[in-house]
Amino acid sequence: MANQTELESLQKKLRSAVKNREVVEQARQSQVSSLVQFVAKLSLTCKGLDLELDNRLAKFRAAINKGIDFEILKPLLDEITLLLAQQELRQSANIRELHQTVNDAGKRLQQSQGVPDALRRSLRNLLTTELDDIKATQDFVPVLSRLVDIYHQVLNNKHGDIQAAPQSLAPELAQELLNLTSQLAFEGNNAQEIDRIKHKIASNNQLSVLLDCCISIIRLIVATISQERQSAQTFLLAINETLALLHQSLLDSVNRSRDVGHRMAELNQQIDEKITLLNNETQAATSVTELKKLVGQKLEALTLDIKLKEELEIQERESISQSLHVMQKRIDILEKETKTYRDRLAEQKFKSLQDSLTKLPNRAAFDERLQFEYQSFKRTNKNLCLVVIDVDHFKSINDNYGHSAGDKTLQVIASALKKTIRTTDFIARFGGEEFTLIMPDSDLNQIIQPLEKIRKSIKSIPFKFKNTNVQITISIGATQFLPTDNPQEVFDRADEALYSAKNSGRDQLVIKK
Ligand SMILES: Nc1nc2c(ncn2[C@@H]2O[C@H](COP(=O)(O)OP(=O)(O)OP(=O)(O)O)[C@@H](O)[C@H]2O)c(=O)[nH]1
Repeated sequence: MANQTELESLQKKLRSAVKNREVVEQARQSQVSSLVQFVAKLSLTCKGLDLELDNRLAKFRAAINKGIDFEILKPLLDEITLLLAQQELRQSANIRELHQTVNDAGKRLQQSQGVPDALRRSLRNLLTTELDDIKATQDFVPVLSRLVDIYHQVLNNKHGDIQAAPQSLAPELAQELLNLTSQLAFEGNNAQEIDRIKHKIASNNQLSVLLDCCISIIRLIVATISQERQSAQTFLLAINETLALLHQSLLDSVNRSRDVGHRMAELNQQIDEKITLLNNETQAATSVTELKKLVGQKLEALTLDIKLKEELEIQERESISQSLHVMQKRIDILEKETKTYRDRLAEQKFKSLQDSLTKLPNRAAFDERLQFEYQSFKRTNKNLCLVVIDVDHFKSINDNYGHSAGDKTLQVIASALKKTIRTTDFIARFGGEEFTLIMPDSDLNQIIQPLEKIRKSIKSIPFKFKNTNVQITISIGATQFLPTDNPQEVFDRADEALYSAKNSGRDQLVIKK
C-alpha cells in the first residue's frame, strides 16, 4: 500500500517535472527564435559593406531560419567573423582618413584671409573639440555639415567683399596707391585731403578700405580737373574779351583814319582847284591892282584851307596816339593775364614733378631726367651711373612708432640725402622708402666713396622715437651704363644689386657691373 502511494507521488512529481521542462523548453525555444530573428536583422545592417560578407551573411540567415545545427554553422560563422574583422580594420582606416580630410579642409580655411572673427572661432572649436570627440563614422555627419556651413558663410562674405580679389594682394596695392598719390600735386584743402587718404592707406590695407581710398582719390582728381578747366575757361574768356576790345579799337582807329583821309582828299582837291583857279584868273588879270586884289583874296582862302588841313592832321595824330595808348593798355592787360597763367602752369609742372612729402623730385621727374642723361650718354659716351637706395626695415618704424613717425623719417632721410650728394648728381624719391640717384660723369670706382659717405651719414642720424634712440640704415645698389644698355636694363641691374645688399645683411653698398 505504501509502495503504491510512493509510486503515485513519484509519478506526480515526474509529470510536474516534465511539464516544467516543457515550459522551460518552450521559453528557451522562443528566446532562441527571437535571438535568431535579431541576429538575422543585425546581419542585414552590415549589408552593402562588402560583397563577400553579404553572401556569407545571406547563407547564415537562411541556415538559422531553417534551424540548422550550430555545429554545421560553425565554419560559416568563422568565415563571417574573419570578414567582419577585416571590415572593422578597413572602417577604422576610413575614419582616420576622413578625420584627416576634415582637419585639412578646416586648417586651409583657417589660413585664408578675411574670415570673420566669429566664424574663425567656430572653426577653431570644430577642429579642436568637435573633431576630437568623433568615435564613429556617423559622428562625422554633423561635423561635416557644420564645416560646409562655415565654408558657405566665408564664401558669401568674400563675395560681398571684393569679388575674386585676394586680400594677399592688398599690401602691394596699398604701396602702389601710396606711390601714385605722392605724384599728385594738389593745393589747399585738396592737399590736406590727399594727406588724410595717404594715412588711411598706410594704416589699414584691407581691400575694402583701399577701394574707398581709390574712389576718394578719383573724386579729388575729377574735382581738381574741373577746377582747372574752369580756370582755363575763365582765362580764355578774359583773353577773348581783351582781344575783342583791341579789335574794336583798331576798327575805330581805321574808320577814323578813313574819315580823316576823305576830308584830307577833299581839302587837297579844294586847294588844287583854288590854285588852278588862281592861276587862270592871274593869267586873265589886266592890271596890277586887280592882280593884287585877286591874289589877296585867293591866298586868304588858301591859307584857311591849309590851316584846316593842319588841324585835321593834328587831330589825326592825336587820335592815332590816343588809340595807340588804349591798345597798349589792353595789350599790357593781355600780357599780365598770360603771365599769370604761364606762372601757374610752370608752378603746376614743378609740383607735378615734386614729391609732396619729401620735396625731392618724384618718380616722373626721375624718369624724365634719366631719359635726358641716357640720351646724353649715347651721344657723348661719358660715364653714367645709376643707384637705388632703400631704407632698411622701414615697415617696423611705421609698425612700432606710427605712420607719422615713418613720414618724418622719410623727410629727414631725404633732406640728408640731398645735402650729401654732389651738385652734379640727381636724387629722386622713387616711391615708398626707395630713392634713386643718377650720377653723371663717374665710373663705378669713382662712386664708391661718395656712396659710402651717404650710407654712413644716414646711419649717424640720431633718430629718437617715443624716447628710444633708433638707428636707421640704408642699403644701396649701384651700376654703370654700358654701351648696349637701355635705362630699364640698368635700373633692373641696380635693383638686383640692392637686393644682394638686403640679402647680405643690409646697411651696405653692392655694386653690380
Ligand atoms: N610712413 C610711410 N610709410 C610708407 C610710405 N610709403 C611706403 N611706406 C611703408 O613702407 C613700408 C615698406 O616696407 P617693406 O617693403 O616691407 O620693406 P622694409 O620694411 O623697409 O624692409 P626691407 O626693405 O626688406 O629692409 C611699408 O610698410 C609701406 O606701408 C610713406 O609715404 N610713409
